[in-house]
Amino acid sequence: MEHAQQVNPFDYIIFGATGDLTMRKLLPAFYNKLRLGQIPEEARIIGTSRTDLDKAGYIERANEALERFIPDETKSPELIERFLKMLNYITLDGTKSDSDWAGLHTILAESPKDRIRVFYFATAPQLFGAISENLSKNDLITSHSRVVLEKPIGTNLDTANAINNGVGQFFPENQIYRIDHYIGKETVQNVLALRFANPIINAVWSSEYIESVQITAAETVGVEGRASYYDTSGALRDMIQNHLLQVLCFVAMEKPESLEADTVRNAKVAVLKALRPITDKNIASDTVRAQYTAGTVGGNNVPGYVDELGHTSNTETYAAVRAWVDTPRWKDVPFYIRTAKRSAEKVSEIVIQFRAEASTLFGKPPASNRLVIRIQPHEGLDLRLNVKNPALDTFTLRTAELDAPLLIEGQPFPDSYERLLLDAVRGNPILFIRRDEVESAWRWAEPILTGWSENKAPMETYSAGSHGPAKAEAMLASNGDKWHENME
Ligand SMILES: NC(=O)C1=CN([C@@H]2O[C@H](COP(=O)(O)OP(=O)(O)OC[C@H]3O[C@@H](n4cnc5c(N)ncnc54)[C@H](OP(=O)(O)O)[C@@H]3O)[C@@H](O)[C@H]2O)C=CC1
Ligand SMILES: O=C1O[C@H](COP(=O)(O)O)[C@@H](O)[C@H](O)[C@H]1O
Repeated sequence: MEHAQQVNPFDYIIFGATGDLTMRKLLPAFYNKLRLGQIPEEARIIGTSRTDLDKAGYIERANEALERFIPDETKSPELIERFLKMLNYITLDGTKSDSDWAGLHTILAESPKDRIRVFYFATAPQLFGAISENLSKNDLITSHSRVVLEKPIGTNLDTANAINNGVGQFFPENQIYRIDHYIGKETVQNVLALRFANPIINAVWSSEYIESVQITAAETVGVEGRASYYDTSGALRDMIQNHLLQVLCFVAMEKPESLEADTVRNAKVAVLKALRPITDKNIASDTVRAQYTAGTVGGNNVPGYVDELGHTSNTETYAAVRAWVDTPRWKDVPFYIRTAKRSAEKVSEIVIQFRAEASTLFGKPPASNRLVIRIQPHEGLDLRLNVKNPALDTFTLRTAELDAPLLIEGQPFPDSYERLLLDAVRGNPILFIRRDEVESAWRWAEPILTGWSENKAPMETYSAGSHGPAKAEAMLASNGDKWHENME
């Protein structure tokens, strides 16, 4: 029962409480957990940012955000009122030692000494070290504290190390929770259930039966209001180095011996370390980068990336990589990873392409088996099977799709932040990223970024509203493969 999962009372202190992430994702996620009975009445959420607001002013902003971002079916005025009572706010510049730390101290001192304290850093990551230092200097880090770090953890290995060292001086690794909202998605967590709770899946989960794996995260939106961040990041840093490599880890990891956090994270690190390096020799053939040009998305004409920015740019809005996991299980199985802005459709999915049966009793089958794990939207599974064609008095085959929705009728699917926010309170880091995962991911991704910056793979273009550049099609075609597109 949901109520049984109620967490202990907590104080959540959000740095960046007036920002987009807090308003659009964090507050609605907390609200839903309160609705589900998982948050006790004594719990408090204390927002901080430099914006000069009092408690009432912040509550007003939070109320507007809830009105806007919670779905109508879960909106209840009484519950919103209860939720808003949990909120407090203090104006604070997290990077300045002479800011109002005493004020934060006073608010936190109202709670029992052993109250769980979670600091959530929803600000630019360059500030994380300074905020941690000020928390430490002001004696705000207790043995019951944890810190949640938002992405991106660096733009390369060096900057990631700088951020991790900055925070690590004041918080031990076991108190650091690096969040990746893709692992917060039910459908990504479900990959573990699918693989390790179903012998019929587990038994065929290797190169003996699997020919290739595709991992896609495509979006119809452009860079929206985040151009200044995105143009310094690009698709590989924004989505592949973190979210999609995490998804790949779930698909490719060996079975962990338990669900103990470090056992699972060790299994992920082993995958990241087994990723074959992309070098100058294969960067042009195994990676594709591209920028969208003007086109039509959902019936609307949209400008190209550089027109949206108003200046030229060498930043990719599309990235695709043919990756290899050099373990016996995945020998010779390509993992095709891609992500795009301004794509034809919003879809995140994993496609497991099984090997073809060369010949059956009935001759060559019309298609080989394929499992599509729909991360979003239409969360669910699609399994393509060969079956007998009932229209014919012969053993002629046709294909059929078994469609298993993961949504439960009448039950809203949890947003990706919901479990993660409370797992930090529970002190369960299983779905958070350990430092060595960040480092291994950068060790694989950075040579691609370096090669691209040296023009070792050309910048391609694709029309907004298309599925991506022709070169990405060609990359798969060279293995006899084809991207899975839902719209075809
Ligand atoms: N928005 C999203 O969907 C996602 C965001 N993220 C990450 O979350 C973080 C926040 O993103 P987002 O909310 O979009 O960013 P915003 O720019 O919307 O918000 C930044 C927040 O940080 C506060 N802030 C800035 N400087 C300081 C400071 N010195 N001390 C205290 N607070 C400060 C700002 O308030 P003020 O200026 O008043 O101080 C504001 O509340 C980033 O790391 C981003 O990469 C990750 C995934 C998705
Ligand atoms: O972290 C990010 O993720 C979003 C996509 O998330 P999704 O849950 O909607 O698939 C992406 O738009 C953003 O650029 C990136 O920073």
